[in-house]
Amino acid sequence: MATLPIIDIAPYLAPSSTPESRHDTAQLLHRACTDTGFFYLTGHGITSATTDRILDLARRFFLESSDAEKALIQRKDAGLDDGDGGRGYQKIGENVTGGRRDFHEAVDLYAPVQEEHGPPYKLLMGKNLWPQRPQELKPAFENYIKELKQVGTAVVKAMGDALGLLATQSDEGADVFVEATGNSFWVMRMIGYPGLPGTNAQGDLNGDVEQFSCGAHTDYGCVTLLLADQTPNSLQVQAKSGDWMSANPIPGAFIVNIGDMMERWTNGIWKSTNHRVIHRGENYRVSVPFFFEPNFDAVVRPLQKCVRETGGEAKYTEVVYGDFLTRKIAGNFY
Ligand SMILES: O=C(O)CCC(=O)C(=O)O
Ligand SMILES: [Fe+2]
Repeated sequence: MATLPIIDIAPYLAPSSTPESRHDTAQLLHRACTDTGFFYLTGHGITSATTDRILDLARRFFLESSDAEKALIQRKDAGLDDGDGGRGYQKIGENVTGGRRDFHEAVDLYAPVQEEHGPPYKLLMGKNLWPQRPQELKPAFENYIKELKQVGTAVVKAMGDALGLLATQSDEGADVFVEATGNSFWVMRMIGYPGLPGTNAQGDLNGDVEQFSCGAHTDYGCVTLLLADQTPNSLQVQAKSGDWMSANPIPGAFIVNIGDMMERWTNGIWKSTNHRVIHRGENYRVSVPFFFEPNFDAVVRPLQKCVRETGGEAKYTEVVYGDFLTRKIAGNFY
């Protein structure tokens, strides 16, 4: 069965690495982003002690908290203009993808806002609603987010090289993605998936499915660093042929995919790939994706070099990331 490529990002994290080793990583990354938009990331330097603990804390929150405790951090369904609607706990079925209710519960945490924006951005403002129990969850996640931001920066640095952008100080230079994510409006999501009701059979990967654990979608921003427990055959990635393939976890590796902003920047040379979750097992699956995204006010438009390489015409308009995200998140709930 086809499997995703493996990218070792260590050369972009080690100060002493050689230009050749970085070049090799960038080349492999370019191929992975062009072919599938999904890959495994190794050499990221985050220990499995850390990732095991993160998964364990998220699992404990979902399985050990009472409904009343979860309700304490329930996302406020305040409507689009009243604020704080994006952050916090969401019950099973509250998230909607492609018009259908997803079969998962989740907690969304966002980058703290430095400057409160009014409507229509209120949805993404306010304070994070952290689980009170387990008590160690918040500090562990805060440390983990710090580490992930470094990994995300290394990946987008490699992406600039992968595209062959020149080392100039311009918004079209090799560091364009590093700069546009320097104040990343990141999202950290904890997701709990009970097995889908009904049959436990895995069935045909490409057959009809009535209910999804998480419906097919692309991610919105730059780079998603997904940590998932070892449950096999649940996350599925759509190949260019249209067929779905399982992206099974590999111990110690993140599953990484690129989002809509990378597709826009590259004028479609790289695609943000459709993926979905169908979890039919008896166990309770936990995943913790970290979305390393552009700055809230980052302006994203196709890079000239990429436009030239794709026939000379921009296929995407310019967007401000915060605007794009607000529309997307509103669509997930309303
Ligand atoms: O749980 C997973 O494996 C993936 C979740 C996902 O695609 C998302 O939250 O965007
Ligand atoms: Fe996703």
